[in-house]
Amino acid sequence: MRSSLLRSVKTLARPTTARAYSVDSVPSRKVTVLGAAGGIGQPLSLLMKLNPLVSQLALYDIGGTPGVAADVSHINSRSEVAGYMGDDQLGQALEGSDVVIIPAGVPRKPGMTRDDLFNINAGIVKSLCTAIAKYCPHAIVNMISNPVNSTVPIAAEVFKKAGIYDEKKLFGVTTLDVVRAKTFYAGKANVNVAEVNVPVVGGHAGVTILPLFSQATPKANLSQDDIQALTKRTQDGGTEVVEAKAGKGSATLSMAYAGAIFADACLKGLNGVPDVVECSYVQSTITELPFFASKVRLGKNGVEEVLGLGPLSDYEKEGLEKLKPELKSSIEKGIEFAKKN
Ligand SMILES: NC(=O)c1ccc[n+]([C@@H]2O[C@H](COP(=O)([O-])OP(=O)(O)OC[C@H]3O[C@@H](n4cnc5c(N)ncnc54)[C@H](O)[C@@H]3O)[C@@H](O)[C@H]2O)c1
Ligand SMILES: O=C(O)C[C@H](O)C(=O)O
Repeated sequence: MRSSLLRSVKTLARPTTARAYSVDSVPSRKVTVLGAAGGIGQPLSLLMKLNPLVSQLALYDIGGTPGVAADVSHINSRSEVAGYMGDDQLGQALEGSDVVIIPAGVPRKPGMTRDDLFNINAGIVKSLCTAIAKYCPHAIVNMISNPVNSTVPIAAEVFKKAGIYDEKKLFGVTTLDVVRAKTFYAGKANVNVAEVNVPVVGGHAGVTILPLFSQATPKANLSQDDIQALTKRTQDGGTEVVEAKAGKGSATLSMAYAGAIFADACLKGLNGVPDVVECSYVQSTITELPFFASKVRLGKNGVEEVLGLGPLSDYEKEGLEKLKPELKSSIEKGIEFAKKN
């Protein structure tokens, strides 16, 4: 998808009035971004505007969306853009949506864990998911808001309460972990980053992020020390950005890129493109945990197949056992919150 996104960007940036794709052959798809005026929301809205699979782009936030929508709407690409602001307009933003992307909520500051965001973001996610259940119950939901390990179980509980839960349609976006693992591996292995594939499984926080470098391609003869350093850097990738931003938030640009890749994969799946596979945090039975990130095949109904972990190295097997208690308690925390509130 990386190359097709770049192709789309290049095509759309070309100063020509000729259509670079046939609108007639591409189904109409509405995408809604909740939190569209934020650090992730703005560049993600830009990237979704560049995606030729989108016909309607709805940008919602509690403030600032008229400006973002006006700005993005001037780009000469397929989708029609509309901005929505405040509770009163949330329903309109969601109605008829095929894919809802949620980067709403507060980001980390140095010294914080993603779980420290729980108290604020859990409530935001819960209220947004309540609205999704009401206005677009069949939409695919891409959850970006942290802590993803808990916000996805919260969303599932909200949807269950509303009687509309479809486990095939709820995704925690862990694509940034894959993006990082690919970049760091390519640097260390000295291979072309565009050709690299690395599955990342588990969850999206610290040790729950488990990159499977033993399955990385192209193969490289890295030492165990190198693998351990790459694993740690991938697990700490978010913190690396939080610290570098020194109080001004967390990853936004790389996250927007990752979010755009994942949403594009969901749209391709909906449109019947075969063999669309991305890692994502979904309801799962591949371990004893009810939610787990692994490779997922995407299709017309969302998740078509949750793929297994494949062969793991001893180091990865150890990492898998280590991550389970933390992931389990983050899942339970989310479920408990949604049940109580
Ligand atoms: N999944 C990932 O890999 C990943 C990566 C980076 C950041 N994140 C998370 O994404 C979230 C957003 O990060 P950011 O840097 O864009 O933050 P930000 O503060 O820049 O933007 C968040 C936006 O959400 C909006 N918002 C708050 N409450 C809302 C509500 N009820 N409805 C709609 N919008 C609402 C805010 O107005 C703001 O515009 C954070 O929780 C962050 O931790 C996740
Ligand atoms: O690290 C964060 O808090 C944001 C995000 O989850 C990331 O991985 O960059």
